[in-house]
Amino acid sequence: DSGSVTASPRQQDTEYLCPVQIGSPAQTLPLDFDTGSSDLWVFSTDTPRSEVNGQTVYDASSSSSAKRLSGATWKISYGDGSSSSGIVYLDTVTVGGLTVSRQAVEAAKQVSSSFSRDTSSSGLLGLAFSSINTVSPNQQKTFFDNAMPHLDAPLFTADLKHNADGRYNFGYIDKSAYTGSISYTPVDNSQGFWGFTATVDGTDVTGIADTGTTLIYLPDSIVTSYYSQVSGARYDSSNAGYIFPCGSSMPDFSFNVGGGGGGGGTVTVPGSYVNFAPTDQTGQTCFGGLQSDSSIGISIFGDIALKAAFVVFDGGNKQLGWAAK
Ligand SMILES: O=C(Cc1ccccc1)Nn1cnc2ccccc21
Repeated sequence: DSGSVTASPRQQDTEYLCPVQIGSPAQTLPLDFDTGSSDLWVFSTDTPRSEVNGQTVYDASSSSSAKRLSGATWKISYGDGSSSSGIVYLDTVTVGGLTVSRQAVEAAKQVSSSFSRDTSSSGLLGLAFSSINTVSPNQQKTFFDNAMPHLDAPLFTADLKHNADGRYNFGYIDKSAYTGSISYTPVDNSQGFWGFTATVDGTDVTGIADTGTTLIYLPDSIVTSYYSQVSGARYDSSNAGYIFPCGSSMPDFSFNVGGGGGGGGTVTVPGSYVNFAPTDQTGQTCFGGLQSDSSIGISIFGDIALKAAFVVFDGGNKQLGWAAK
């Protein structure tokens, strides 16, 4: 089996949403595919009306294939402080033509304000490792884990784009989607994430490939050195990050992966991607797409980095492949 689904950017690439079919007859919800978490959760008829703000909701009672997972609950919080929790159904889930029949669909009974405010997203589809799925008492598998045994190849690929529709493919590598060769590097999934080591200016950086995080968060030394090249750039505590004049031409940001025998491959994030967004309506000052990881405790290669590459998330061999495009 295989699947292929469009990933549409929202609000300056802050997130990418994909249409997912749930239940019988199919209910299509736009979900944020997130390689940084492992719960598939949705706004539902169980979500308080006061917390629903235009989102499409899942109604288990109108799905003939939905079965309540008796006694199961879930509760998740993300690094940015957002959170949600609720109950669990098993139902049929289809992504880009790829169907999993008994997928844990986590219906929200509570969502935090940032999710309520995000009117375009009906929830998340976790693509990290099932070891960090939050369903209790019986942990559940991710869509990818459930699908993997049926896939032509035990992998999925992420091809996110700047201000344009990209694609997630499951079970195959589309050779027309990238240029040159794919450089592979081992994955450390001990924390449940797609952890890997890259080299930036000769310094090894261990971080995670996280489609659910908008920006890149790296060690202070690397970030300070990058912004030292931009006149007027500074760390601004009120914005909690590096800012600079919006007219600045930003240097490209490159990192190397798979440095082994073959010398590995270089991913180059265009400077224009690092000029992320204005900090206010005047458009004078802009917020950087590369920020320090010191308040997070982990380095994150988020969408700003991922959209500069074609990325293979290889669950069979536990490796990450990176290619230019
Ligand atoms: O939570 C994080 C990482 C993060 C971002 C900013 C500061 C500290 C940590 N990303 N993320 C990954 N999946 C997510 C889903 C929702 C919200 C954030 C999500």
